[in-house]
Amino acid sequence: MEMECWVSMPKVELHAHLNGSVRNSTLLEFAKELGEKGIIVFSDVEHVVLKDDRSLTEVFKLFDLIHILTTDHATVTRITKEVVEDFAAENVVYLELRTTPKRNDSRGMTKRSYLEAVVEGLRRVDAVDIDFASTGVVLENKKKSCYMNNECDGISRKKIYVRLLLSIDRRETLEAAMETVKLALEMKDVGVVGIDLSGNPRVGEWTTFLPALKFAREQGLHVTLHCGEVPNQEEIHRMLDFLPERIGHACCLEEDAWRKLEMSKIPVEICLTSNIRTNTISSIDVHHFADLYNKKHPLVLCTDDSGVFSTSLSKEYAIAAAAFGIGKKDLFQLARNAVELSFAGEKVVRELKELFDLVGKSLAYSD
Ligand SMILES: CNc1ncnc2c1ncn2[C@@H]1O[C@H](COP(=O)(O)O)[C@@H](O)[C@H]1O
Ligand SMILES: [Zn+2]
Repeated sequence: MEMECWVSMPKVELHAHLNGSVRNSTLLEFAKELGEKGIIVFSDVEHVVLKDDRSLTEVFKLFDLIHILTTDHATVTRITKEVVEDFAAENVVYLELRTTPKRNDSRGMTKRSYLEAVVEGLRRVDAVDIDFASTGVVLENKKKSCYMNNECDGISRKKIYVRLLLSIDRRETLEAAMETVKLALEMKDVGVVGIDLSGNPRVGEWTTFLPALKFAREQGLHVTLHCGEVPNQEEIHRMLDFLPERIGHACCLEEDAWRKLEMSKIPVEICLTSNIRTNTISSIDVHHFADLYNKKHPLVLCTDDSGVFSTSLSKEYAIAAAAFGIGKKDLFQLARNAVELSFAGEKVVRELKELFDLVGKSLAYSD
């Protein structure tokens, strides 16, 4: 199967971190600018950004550097626009983009102003039509938008639905986590649909964030958790007992946690390249995707950090096809099933299903 087939297939991305998805070229451009201003040493940064294999620990050091490069309002707006357009270009038709609202006093940035800069980035998307506001107020270009260009009148454009998840970083306090949840509630009308718990899994305690996550759920926000990136069985069990609507990774579960996951049927956001590159999973041959897939456990293929791990959602499908011997039709079905696992509202779910069914009828997806 050549890559073109996976690029042209409609796809759903449910686990993508904004600052992890920035193009390397853009990061290097920012690094050059800050290097010229004497704020950083460009050659050191260039080496770190372009480094390929990095441990999970090194990934978080890289994020500290990325955040130095990107944490001002204009940059956050620019990377949001670029990331959305990159996903749309490879026919991701629905994107749940997650990001950690950041307070940065030296840049006059609050969590709210950070998020407003992200939303401004959504507004500036112009290479495709974008639907990002849950109120259905879309900044749709007048031209008819349709999927994959080649089925309409030729002048039409791709369309991508984008919804936002606000991330709580495990380094944060409960108070900061609560501020993020309250911000999510206030910004539902511009497409915020849920909360993510992420950050260095070796830092912070589950109990710190539980009250904020309970409050988020009570208030109607969807919750997904990074779970099982490191073998902390006690935390894994407590996260599964919380019954999040989805979890990310699920790499280091021992037998009893594994059974609990299967019984609970909590959908898993699988990030193959991320897990292999960080050596969280030693090789694709032993990745738990196969076990979950064969047991028909709900799962969705995701990129995690397409910039940091030099991947794309199309590549993740190509890897799954090659590594697990899954055909086009079955992977198309897997992508379509991901619509049901999304935190999108029913109107968007209905429209996405219609889109998949329209495309599915074409011969491209019969084996
Ligand atoms: C590789 N595995 C991972 N495990 C846990 N958290 C991760 C992650 N990859 C990324 N993040 C989280 O996403 C943030 C960057 O995007 P934003 O600044 O929020 O847009 C990182 O700081 C980290 O908290
Ligand atoms: Zn992640």
